[in-house]
Amino acid sequence: MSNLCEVYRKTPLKPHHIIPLDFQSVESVPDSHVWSDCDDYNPTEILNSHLWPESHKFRIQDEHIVPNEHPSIPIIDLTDSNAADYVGQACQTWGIFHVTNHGLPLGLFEDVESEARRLFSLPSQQKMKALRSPGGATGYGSARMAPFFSKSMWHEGFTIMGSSVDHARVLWPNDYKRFCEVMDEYQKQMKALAHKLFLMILKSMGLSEEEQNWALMVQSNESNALQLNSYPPCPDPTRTVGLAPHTDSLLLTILHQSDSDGLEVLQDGAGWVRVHRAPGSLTINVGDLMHVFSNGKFKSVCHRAVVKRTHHRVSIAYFSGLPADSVVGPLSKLGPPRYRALTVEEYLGMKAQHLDRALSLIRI
Ligand SMILES: O=C(O)CCC(=O)C(=O)O
Ligand SMILES: [Fe+2]
Repeated sequence: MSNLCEVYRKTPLKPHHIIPLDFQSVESVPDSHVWSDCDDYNPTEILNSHLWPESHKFRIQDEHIVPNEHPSIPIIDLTDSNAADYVGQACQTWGIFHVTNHGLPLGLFEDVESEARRLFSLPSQQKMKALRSPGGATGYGSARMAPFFSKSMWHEGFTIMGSSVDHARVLWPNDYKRFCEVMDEYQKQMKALAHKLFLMILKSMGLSEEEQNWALMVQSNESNALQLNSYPPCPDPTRTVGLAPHTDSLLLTILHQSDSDGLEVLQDGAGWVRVHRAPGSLTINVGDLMHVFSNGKFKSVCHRAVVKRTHHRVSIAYFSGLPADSVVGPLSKLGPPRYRALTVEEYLGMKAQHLDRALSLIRI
């Protein structure tokens, strides 16, 4: 069974697109990280894409401007008897929602966040020992979309697919077990939650039991990735970005935001809307493959992350996908197909080459 790691071997990155800044050593934002409005942010495909209406081209927001509070992202109680319908509606209208009563113990989030902070607070030269290789998928490094931009992001990440033991052993030769145990347990719990959410989505689509079983069988082979994101305190948050606008590639993303907001989503008519954390909740967003599977009904939401002056923000994103060789196409009961069917591997390859233009390239 081919997995997601193999996809990235075909699109190796240059070292300067992998190595993050040594954030602990800088006192001001270096020119390499200054995003002066649209001009430096000039991947024309992205700016001209259907996902970015002219009026919402990237603008670096002053951290003191209160973002648009209305309308607000739906909060769904997963124990509500109508939860599946609400999830379906939220996927269509927003492409993002919070879930409460998800059944996961709070201690799990404390543990995963504390291990993520332990990792990112290591000296830069130590973290570099676990650097992602040019054709690799896992380890320490900048966001994979870095090559599409002339400027770098105020961000460092650590990607895990399956076991984290090889990298953890390098980082903490005598003390790596705890990190691995926490990451394993977190992935296990997220997998179960992704399955539950997928089931709700299938129900909301009105699929027959047979169709649901088929889809669940495919999804039970889920291929996933866990992404630890770190946004160190920034001397001038108004001049740089944490993560540039993007959509997530796989089916669903389950995001745990630490104790500070920073995620923003682009909504038609409302512009960039700050995604405030709801206590104890997780944030779920639709990815490109779910958009394709739903025949364009569910929104693969465009989002970005901003940074803070004094706060070191950490977020944990679990990307739920399918094995690289599985074929994804629009469900036939959702009308004439708007996208052509393709393997996950082919789609990720297109995304690695074209970023947000990938979806429009498979549109029928
Ligand atoms: O840190 C966040 O709030 C967003 C993270 C994200 O978009 C990602 O990892 O793809
Ligand atoms: Fe994302």
